[in-house]
Amino acid sequence: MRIDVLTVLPGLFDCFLKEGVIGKAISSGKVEVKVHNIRDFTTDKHRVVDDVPYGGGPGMVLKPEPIFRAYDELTKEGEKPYVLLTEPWGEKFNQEMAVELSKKPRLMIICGRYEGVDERVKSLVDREVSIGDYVLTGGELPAMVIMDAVLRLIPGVLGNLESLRADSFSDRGLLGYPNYTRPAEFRGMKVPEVLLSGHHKKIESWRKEQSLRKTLERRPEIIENLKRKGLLTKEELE
Ligand SMILES: Nc1cc(-c2ccc3cc[nH]c3c2)n[nH]1
Repeated sequence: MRIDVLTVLPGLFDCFLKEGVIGKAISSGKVEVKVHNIRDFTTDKHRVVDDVPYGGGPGMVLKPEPIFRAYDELTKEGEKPYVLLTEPWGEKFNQEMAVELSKKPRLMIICGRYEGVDERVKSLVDREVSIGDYVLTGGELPAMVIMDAVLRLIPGVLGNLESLRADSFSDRGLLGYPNYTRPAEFRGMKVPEVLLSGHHKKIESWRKEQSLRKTLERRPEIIENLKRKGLLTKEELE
C-alpha cells in the first residue's frame, strides 16, 4: 500500500513514520508513506497556503490551489488514490472502516489546519473522516490514527506471531480480553488459573467470553450491530 499525506506541518509525522511497527513496515518496504508539504506546491514568493474566509469570520482557510496542484502532481502516474479528508464532523472512523481502507492499493490523506480547507477541495475527496466528536487543532493526528489502524492490518506488517492473534475480535470491533504476564501473583492479585493451565482450548474460550462480556457491558451497541449483521456465531450468542 502507498499513502500520500498532504499537510502544512510535515514535521509532525517524523517520529510516527520512524518508530515502532509503522517505522519497521516503512523501512522494510512493506508499505510506502510519503508526506508532502502543501507549501511546496505554492507558486508565490511567500509560499502562501491560507487566506481569510469569504464572508468574514475568524481564522484562516487553506487555499484550494496548492492542494489541487499537489493532487495533480501526485496522481500523474500510478493508480488513483482513495482520498480521505480528516474533519471533526466526518464519518466516524472505526475498525470496520480501517479494514475497508486497508484493502485499497493507494490512499491520500489531506490534513486540514486553521479553520479547515476551502470547500472546493472536497471535490477531490472520497471520504471525510472523523476520529471522534472533539475538535483538534489540525488533521494530522487524525491522519496518524487512521494510518496506524490501517497499516497494522496490511499482511506482514504485524509480523507472524501477532498476525496469528485472534484479531477476529478487534476486526469485528469487539473489545479485547484481559492480558497478564509474569509474575503469577503480584501484590495479592493473581493471574486467572485458566491462563496458567496450558489448556489452549479452554484459554481460547475464556478469552472469547471475556471479550464478549466486556463488550456487552461497555459497548452493547457493538453486540447489537454484530447480531444484526449475523457476525456472531451461535455459541458466541449463548
Ligand atoms: N476527529 C477530529 C478531526 C479534527 C480536525 C480535523 C481537521 C482540522 C483542521 C483544523 N482543525 C481540525 C480538526 N478534530 N477532530
